[in-house]
Amino acid sequence: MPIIETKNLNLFYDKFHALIDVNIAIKEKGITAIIGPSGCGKSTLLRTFNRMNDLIEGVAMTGEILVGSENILGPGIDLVGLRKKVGMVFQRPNPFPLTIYENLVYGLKVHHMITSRDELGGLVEESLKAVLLWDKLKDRLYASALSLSLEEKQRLCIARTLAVKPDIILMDEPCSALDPIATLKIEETARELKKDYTIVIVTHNMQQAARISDDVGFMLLGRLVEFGKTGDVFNRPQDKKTEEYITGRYG
Ligand SMILES: Nc1ncnc2c1ncn2[C@@H]1O[C@H](COP(=O)(O)OP(=O)(O)OP(=O)(O)O)[C@@H](O)[C@H]1O
Repeated sequence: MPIIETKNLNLFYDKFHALIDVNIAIKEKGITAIIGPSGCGKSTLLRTFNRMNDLIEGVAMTGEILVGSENILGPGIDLVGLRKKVGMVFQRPNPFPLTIYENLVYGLKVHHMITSRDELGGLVEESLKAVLLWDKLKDRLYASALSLSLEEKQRLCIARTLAVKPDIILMDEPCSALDPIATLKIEETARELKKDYTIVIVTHNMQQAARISDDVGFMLLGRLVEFGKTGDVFNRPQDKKTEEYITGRYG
């Protein structure tokens, strides 16, 4: 059973029809990548999965988005609870101007998950281990998060998302501000995390999608043109437009 499934999902920014009849089924655990040219709707689709688009004025949606078995477009949805379950990592690392420790326990306070000091310490350790930063930062937990390198900041942001125990992590071009070596480290982190979490990543970098994803969706002008196992989509695309895009002949 998919962990996220959209049924005839349409999204409008006022009159602009940004997502058109999108039907996608994302498997639990593993990495699903969304690729496509600039402006095709990748980030818009990703942001529907935890209803981050609601923060933009003039957005309207039709259709269904099932997360687990719940239609998150239905009435009475607990958005705070949804965003705890479906965490998000952005393009530019955005740690709070607080200590590393405070960044990691921040979400626990917001979600009233505060436990004992020992338990908080345990969660901090667990989250930093998951992003392979524990050994490096365990003696610097009270240093400012702003003193970290860009790549460490991004891994800290991933750890901050993990601390509140999500099921799904949305990543919107998480490496676009990083150099190639830092990019590979984030990819290594994502590969580790996919054992325990479902990751949906938007990337304009096709090599990255090919390297790390299990499934991939190709979008064009608001539509999901093709979706399938990464090896199949890259090696045997069914749609001519997908083929043109992945062979660099698009446009
Ligand atoms: N807040 C907004 N208001 C109006 N239109 C928007 C808004 N955000 C995005 N759009 C439009 O929706 C379309 C899809 O944008 P989106 O950012 O989802 O595409 P994308 O594939 O992620 O692009 P990129 O790779 O450049 O980030 C674009 O035409 C964009 O101009």
